[in-house]
Formats: sequence, structure tokens, C-alpha cells
Amino acid sequence: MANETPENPAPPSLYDWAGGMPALLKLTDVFYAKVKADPLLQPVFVRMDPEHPQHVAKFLAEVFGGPKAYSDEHGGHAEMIRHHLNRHLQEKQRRRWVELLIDSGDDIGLPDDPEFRSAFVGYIEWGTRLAVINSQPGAEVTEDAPMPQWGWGETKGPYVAP
Ligand code: HEM
Repeated sequence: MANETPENPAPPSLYDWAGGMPALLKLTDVFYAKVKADPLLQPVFVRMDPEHPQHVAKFLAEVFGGPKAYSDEHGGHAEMIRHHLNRHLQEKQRRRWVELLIDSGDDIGLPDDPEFRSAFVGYIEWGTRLAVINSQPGAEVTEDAPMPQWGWGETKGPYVAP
């Protein structure tokens, strides 16, 4: 961050604020259990790879400023897009995906300060809408698409008590 000083350090990454890899692994574990039991989403994930929850946790970790494990081990952004091609995802399925992920965040005690949740939901809205777009007929993969990097956005940092 450009203006950081010892008195005014850079804010933590969303990854660190969320609780790092243990929190994201717990989040996707709880989330995909809900997905598998959900009538709208169950058919979409019927052939889900058993490691899918861990892969998505690594993807989220990287987007939120954590280790670059999804890029190094699983093919990066292009590979994520490839998994969504021709899935014909519908808006109502996207909405349910978002709802269940937020519910899972509450279940595992993900930080619930307004600043974190606003940044988290901002990414989830953006990412799920892209997933739907990339699942429609004719969508193509851009091989060198960079991994998104998500920060605090307009809130500029975590909640600080008055
Ligand atoms: C922020 C939004 C999203 C992110 C970050 C995300 C991330 C990912 C990643 C990383 C993979 C590949 C996993 C791997 O490498 O094994 C994947 C696959 C997949 N995603 Fe998403 N996804 C998002 C939204 C959605 C939505 C909204 C749906 C459906 C409603 C969806 C359905 C799927 C399906 C069906 C697969 C393939 C699962 C399998 O065959 O194992 N995704 N997603």
C-alpha cells in the first residue's frame, strides 16, 4: 500500500482477516455439504470431485491475498473457468449458491464485521455472475487470464471500533 507508515500499517489481507486456510477449508466443507443436500444445486454437483471443496478453498485463498496454491497446483484462473464451461448455470442456482455460502460463513463464525462481509459478498457476487456467464454456450477460456485479486474495496480496511 502506497501510504503505509509504522503508525499507519497496511491492512491485513482478506485471507488473513478471514482466518487463513483453516477457516476457508472449514467454509467450503460446510458449504458443499449444504450444496449436496440442496434440491436446486444437487443436480449441478452430482459428479463433484471429492477434492472440489479443498480446490475452491485454495482458489478463494488466492483471490483474497493468500498463497498462490491454486495457480501453482491446479492450473489457475483458466482452469477454474474450464470447469464451468457448458454447465448452463441459471440465475436461481447462482442465487442459491451465494445464499448457502453466506449461511456457511455464519455457521463457521467467519468474521461478521460490515467491512469484511461487504468485501466478501462483493467478490462472491462478482465471481458467481462470471461463473454463470462462462457456463453459457459459446463461452471461451482466456488461457492467460490473471487470477483476480480482491481487497477491501471502498471500505479500505477492516472495521475499527470507535
Ligand atoms: C465466486 C464464485 C465461484 C468460484 C470461486 C468457483 C470456483 C470453482 C473452482 C475453483 C472450480 C474447479 C475446482 C477444481 O479445480 O477441482 C469450480 C468448479 C465447478 N463449479 Fe464453481 N465457482 C464459483 C461459482 C459457481 C457457481 C455459482 C456454480 C453453480 C451454481 C458453480 C459450479 C461449479 C461446478 C459444477 C464445478 C465442477 C465441479 C466438479 O466437477 O468437480 N460454481 N468452481
